Amino acid sequence: MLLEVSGLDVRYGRTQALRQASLSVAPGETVGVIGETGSGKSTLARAIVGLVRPHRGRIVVAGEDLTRYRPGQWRSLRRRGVVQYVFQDPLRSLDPDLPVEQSIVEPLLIRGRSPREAAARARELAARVHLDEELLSRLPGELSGGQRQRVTVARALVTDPRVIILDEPVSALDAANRVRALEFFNELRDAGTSLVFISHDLGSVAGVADRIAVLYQGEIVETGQARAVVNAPRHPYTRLLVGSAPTLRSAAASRAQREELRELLKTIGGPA
Ligand SMILES: Nc1ncnc2c1ncn2[C@@H]1O[C@H](COP(=O)(O)OP(=O)(O)OP(=O)(O)O)[C@@H](O)[C@H]1O
Repeated sequence: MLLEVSGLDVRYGRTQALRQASLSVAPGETVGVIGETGSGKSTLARAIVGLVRPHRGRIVVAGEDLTRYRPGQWRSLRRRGVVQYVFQDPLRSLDPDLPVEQSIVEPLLIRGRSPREAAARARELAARVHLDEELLSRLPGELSGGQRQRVTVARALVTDPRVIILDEPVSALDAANRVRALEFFNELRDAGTSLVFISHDLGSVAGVADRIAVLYQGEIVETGQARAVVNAPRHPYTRLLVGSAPTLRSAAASRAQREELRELLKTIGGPA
């Protein structure tokens, strides 16, 4: 496995954000993580890149146990860009005063590559994420949401990462941009990049992911091949998700069936 998360517990004070969360990603695989707001999706992503410290559990990337890392080692890992995290909000993750080309190539310049080499790489990456080359000289605030998101993906790709974690990569996009972004993620996957695709929207994830993990109140309640999760969901929460996404199946659950599943979820209670 390229990425192996096992038995992860994360607490923020008295809030248990993750409980015994386990997730694995094979080389070239795309794993979708779905869950509602507050279920712990971003916490899982942040733990994998060392931005929050788990209380328990292990994170292993390409055979290296990151949970044993000291802060300096985390910094070095981030600089090498083995795992890249594309944040939910592109505007907040890009320097507003820097032309986007600079943001994309910053890691290369830090590694001592020449500006000319970096500029060539920026153009190559722009083409790869379908971003018009002319836009590279603009500031983030001068781009559309969809364009900004392509910039953040280009920046993630610059270090040739083994795994890219995409946190809600399509939720801020309009329908046309969403379709284009999903096609692009499929291209990335087909080119062999491993992806963790985090979303609250099962419909978006189902078209890209090989496997899907369902996060509910900090616990991964179901994992399986995407098709199996969509066609034969086991956990009541997954059944509710599938039943609430009529485009996924010919017959969506009726309102009465969804109500029944909500009641069932109440009776089994959350893990917390
Ligand atoms: N820095 C923090 N301090 C305290 N509690 C936090 C912190 N970050 C997250 N939490 C809490 O941890 C839980 C999980 O949050 P997280 O952001 O991981 O959820 P999420 O599934 O990504 O939600 P969303 O889809 O809304 O981004 C929530 O109850 C949240 O309020």
